[in-house]
Amino acid sequence: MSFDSSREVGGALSPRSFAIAHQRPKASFVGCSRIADYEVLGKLGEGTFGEVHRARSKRTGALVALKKIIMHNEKDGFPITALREIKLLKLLSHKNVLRLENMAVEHPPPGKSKSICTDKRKRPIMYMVTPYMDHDLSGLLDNPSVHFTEPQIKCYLLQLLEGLKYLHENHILHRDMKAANLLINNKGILQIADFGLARHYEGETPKPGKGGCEAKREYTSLVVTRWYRPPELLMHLKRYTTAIDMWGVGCVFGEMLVGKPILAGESDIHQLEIIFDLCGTPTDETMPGWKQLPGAEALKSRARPGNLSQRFREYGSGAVSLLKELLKLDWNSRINAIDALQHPYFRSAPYPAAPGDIPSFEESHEFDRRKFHDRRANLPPAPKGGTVGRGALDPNNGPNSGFHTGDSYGGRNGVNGGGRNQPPPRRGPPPSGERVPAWHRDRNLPPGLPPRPPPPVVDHVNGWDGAGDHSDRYADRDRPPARGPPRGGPAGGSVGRPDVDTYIPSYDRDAPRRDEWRRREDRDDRRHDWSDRRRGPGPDYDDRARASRTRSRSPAPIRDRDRDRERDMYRR
Ligand SMILES: Nc1ncnc2c1ncn2[C@@H]1O[C@H](COP(=O)(O)OP(=O)(O)OP(=O)(O)O)[C@@H](O)[C@H]1O
Repeated sequence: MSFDSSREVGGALSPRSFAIAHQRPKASFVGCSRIADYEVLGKLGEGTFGEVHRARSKRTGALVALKKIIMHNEKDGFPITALREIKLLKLLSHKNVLRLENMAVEHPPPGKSKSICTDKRKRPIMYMVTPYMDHDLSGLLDNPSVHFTEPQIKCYLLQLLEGLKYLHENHILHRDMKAANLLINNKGILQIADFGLARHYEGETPKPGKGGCEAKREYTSLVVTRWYRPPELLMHLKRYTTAIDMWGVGCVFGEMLVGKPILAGESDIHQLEIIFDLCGTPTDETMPGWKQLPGAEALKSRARPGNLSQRFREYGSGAVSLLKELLKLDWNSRINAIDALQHPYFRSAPYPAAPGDIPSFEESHEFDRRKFHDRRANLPPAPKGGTVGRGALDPNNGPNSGFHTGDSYGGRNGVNGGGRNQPPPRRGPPPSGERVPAWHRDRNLPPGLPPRPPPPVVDHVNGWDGAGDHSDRYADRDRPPARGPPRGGPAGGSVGRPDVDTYIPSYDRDAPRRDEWRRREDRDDRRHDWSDRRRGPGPDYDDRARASRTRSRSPAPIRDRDRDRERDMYRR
């Protein structure tokens, strides 16, 4: 598949011509099958967006991954983030991009009266079916029996850059580049996964020697998981470019070299601080335009030169030089994927390994972190009364958890296995080696690392982003007053509050009318339900919960809302 530039208008394809230009061969996507066509083998991962299970196709015998699409609020229907991911993945075809092969559907159990049936769900559950990959990079790096060699790192990095070059050439921003979203199989192939935050973007594609392309319009800056988020996004640049993904590549490259995340910030402001420790504080030369960014006003960093060369000295001058290019503060001159592929680092000894030369490893996913850390450190059990590890008795933890284990047309257990007849969840730590839910993994990060940051908050219905990092330990302490920053300042933003995270909405007395609300969205896509602001005296920081509550109360007729969502799909 190649990009057809003739359809480009002013450097951008319309979403429709983009879709036409990216038709995948029909045979490469089955369409829809039943969940009963798969034998579910176990849980692989768990994200904001869905659970991922390993399964075997009963028809072909192939191992696959099933990503369950979580309906955060059933009434709102199919999440738009999932629709985006499916739409994009269906169009993409590259050896270093995960391929969506099929969709599988699990129907609610039929013919049971509500009083008996524990599964009250009326809608089917949808699963995205992709080829099974033995590892994700985060899990692999956590596996103590795996030690990356330099040729291996170069091999993975080259594949990552090839995949990203393809995406960027095709006007796609990934917007969640991180080790856990890079899947690797035992043939040494790396594929970029998780397109839940990806989007088609308007603007030129990167050109050799030209760094990032020029931005054409604004997008939400609330993307990219904090540890991999570039400084311009932390300072709320909205006219961003493909360079945001390249920063993530730099973080992943560094992580492969040292074996753990290199920029593990505990809050957004701390994230910026550690970036400046590494890359130096911004100046007009190193980060032109930084002073104009909304998030810059609050910065009062002590000037420092950066210690990247020092910190990565042991990996050689080639690695340092490429890292410096990827982790450039200046997003305009940050190296692009085309140029990074040509970097001398890949043409100097030790040369990159061929994928086939990389040995195979025990399967390792981010979800297995507990397993590896138990092995490494034989940790003491988690405190009693905690919710750590629901263990083997938990119907959600078995290999078929979340599925009707029989045919989906006659399921026994009810959705998510959480039926009344199931034994109650077991408290306390799981036996060693057992998988634990994602939200408990962070306890077991290598010493010195703060808890993993949550992925960016996304409104799964509208694809809007919520109000930032609620997990943050700074957030509670620093809640803004009910009436926010003075008028005239940029909408939202953490301006004027150096210790506040990500985004603090401005709580203006006069909420905009609905039509104005739409216009504001066009200007500023940190979207919030303004109608909700009208009510409360102060902000409710649990935006995800609030979003679903307010949406279900939305006065707009469902049909209107659906149309809006559809229209919005490619706009952010
Ligand atoms: N095809 C696959 N093969 C093997 N493992 C997979 C596959 N797809 C996903 N996984 C595992 O599931 C995890 C979560 O997948 P994914 O990132 O797509 O879900 P998500 O809900 O969007 O997560 P996040 O909250 O990080 O955005 C991955 O880190 C990986 O370990």
